Amino acid sequence: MCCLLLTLRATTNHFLPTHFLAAPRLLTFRSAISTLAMSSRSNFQGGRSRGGPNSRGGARRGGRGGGRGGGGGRGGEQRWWDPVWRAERLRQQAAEMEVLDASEYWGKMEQFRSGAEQEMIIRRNFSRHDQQTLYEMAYELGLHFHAYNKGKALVVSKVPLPDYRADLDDVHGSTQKEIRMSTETAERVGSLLQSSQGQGSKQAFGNVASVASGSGQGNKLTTVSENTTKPSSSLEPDTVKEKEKLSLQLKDLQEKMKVSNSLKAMLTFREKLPAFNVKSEFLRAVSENQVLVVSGETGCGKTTQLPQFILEDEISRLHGAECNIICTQPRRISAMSVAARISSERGENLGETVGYQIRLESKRSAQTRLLFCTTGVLLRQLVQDPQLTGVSHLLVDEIHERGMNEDFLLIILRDLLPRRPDLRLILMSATINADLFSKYFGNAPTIHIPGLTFPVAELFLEDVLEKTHYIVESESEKMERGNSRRRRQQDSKKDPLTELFEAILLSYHSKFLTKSILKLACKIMY
Ligand SMILES: Nc1ncnc2c1ncn2[C@@H]1O[C@H](COP(=O)(O)OP(=O)(O)OP(=O)(O)O)[C@@H](O)[C@H]1O
Repeated sequence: MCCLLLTLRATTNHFLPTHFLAAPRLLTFRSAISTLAMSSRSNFQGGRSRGGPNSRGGARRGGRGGGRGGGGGRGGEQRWWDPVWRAERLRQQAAEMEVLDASEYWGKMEQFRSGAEQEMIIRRNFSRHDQQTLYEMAYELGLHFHAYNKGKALVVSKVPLPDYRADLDDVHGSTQKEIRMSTETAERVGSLLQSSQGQGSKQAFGNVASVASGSGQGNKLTTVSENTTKPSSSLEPDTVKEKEKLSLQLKDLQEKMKVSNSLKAMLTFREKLPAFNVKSEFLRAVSENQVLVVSGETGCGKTTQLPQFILEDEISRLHGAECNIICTQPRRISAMSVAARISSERGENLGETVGYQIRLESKRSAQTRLLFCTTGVLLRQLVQDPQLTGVSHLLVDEIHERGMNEDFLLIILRDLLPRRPDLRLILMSATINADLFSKYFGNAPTIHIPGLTFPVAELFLEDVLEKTHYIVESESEKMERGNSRRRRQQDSKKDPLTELFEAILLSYHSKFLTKSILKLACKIMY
């Protein structure tokens, strides 16, 4: 069981909340389906012109698979070239196939068409003929159909479907895998989850993983799996209540930290940063606009304060469990150091509410609400999840550093915004070019944060020297000091001839310097 838990935990080390912890109800428990069965069929789309399961493309691919002995069985057992083995295997495949109950699926599809769900995923081991029947049913009802993952995932959708879905590709696609287990194992996992949730609630940040992930991408999907053994109710937590509870916990903790003595000095420091003066204006602009451009001088507190303002505001408005803030940095080192700095400003350990994720390394946990990552990591995530599901605020820092990744990211984000009206995008830049970015995002409002200013007093040089007790060295003294150091370093290497040559050179050089200084002094005096 220990091993099993480790496996489950590994799946959570992902950019966004995983399905498993997010929504345990999405787990489907079913008997294993042979990968062999669909190995020689093509994927096909719900449009007659694209060909059905019996299309020639499928036949060709099947033929190739057979030729190289692939597509069936694993571990080097395939012998498709052997007619006896092949005949036996085909017979087994036919026996493993399930039989489609057409009237049942008519009902399901009609129900789906009138419901609110966007797509229905059917994970059944149907023959190509049955898949063709499903495709025709969908077509009749004006729905789209596509078989993915060699026919192991059949999707009926209200919108056109792409040719490839990483989330349904077991081998090369998403690292989020469906977990299959027996009823007994499912029950044991369920009770363990329940007990760990109980423990978590006693801790400051308990249960964030499951609650936060509840807003994950699984919400729109309906998984149909009749062979499934229903998970126990312990795997279906009341996410609304959990969220409320967690938000309250986060708020309590934040209030406690604010008044703690250890953070008072830090708070005073933060309040002196120019960013603090625009806090309320910034938060109002974020809530009223989908895109906001913030420009500011170096050191005004853009990077460390603005994401933190959003986090604090969300937590204090009891939205802590739902918010998921991401801030991109152009470099790995800044992603790590800013996350560490903010954690210490909040009096937490790195990886709790604030974390980072860079290539090959991350410091984050299920309770992380503010994540710093490199632009590259975010682009990679966009490949897997083009909607950035579950992300509530996205801050792109240092946008004036025009790199290929950064520009490409802005292009993608501009396209994404209409599809995610709830997403808030905050672009942070130095003072240069802020207007350019504002224009690119349809004249998005801008906020400027002035730099830090210090009191200035004018003094004459001699007063400064007197006040600082600075002793002015002559050039020859400096030279002598430098030479003696160098001499000490080189002593071991010297020969008599070099020593003589250096002595002559030094005497000539110091004479020359002294003369120049005297000349300059005369010029200044007269
Ligand atoms: N790791 C740190 N240790 C100590 N102080 C820090 C640290 N990081 C930031 N600060 C302080 O916080 C202030 C604000 O830093 P921040 O990085 O937020 O500024 P910024 O406006 O984003 O600047 P830049 O445009 O250069 O990134 C800095 O002036 C500095 O005094």
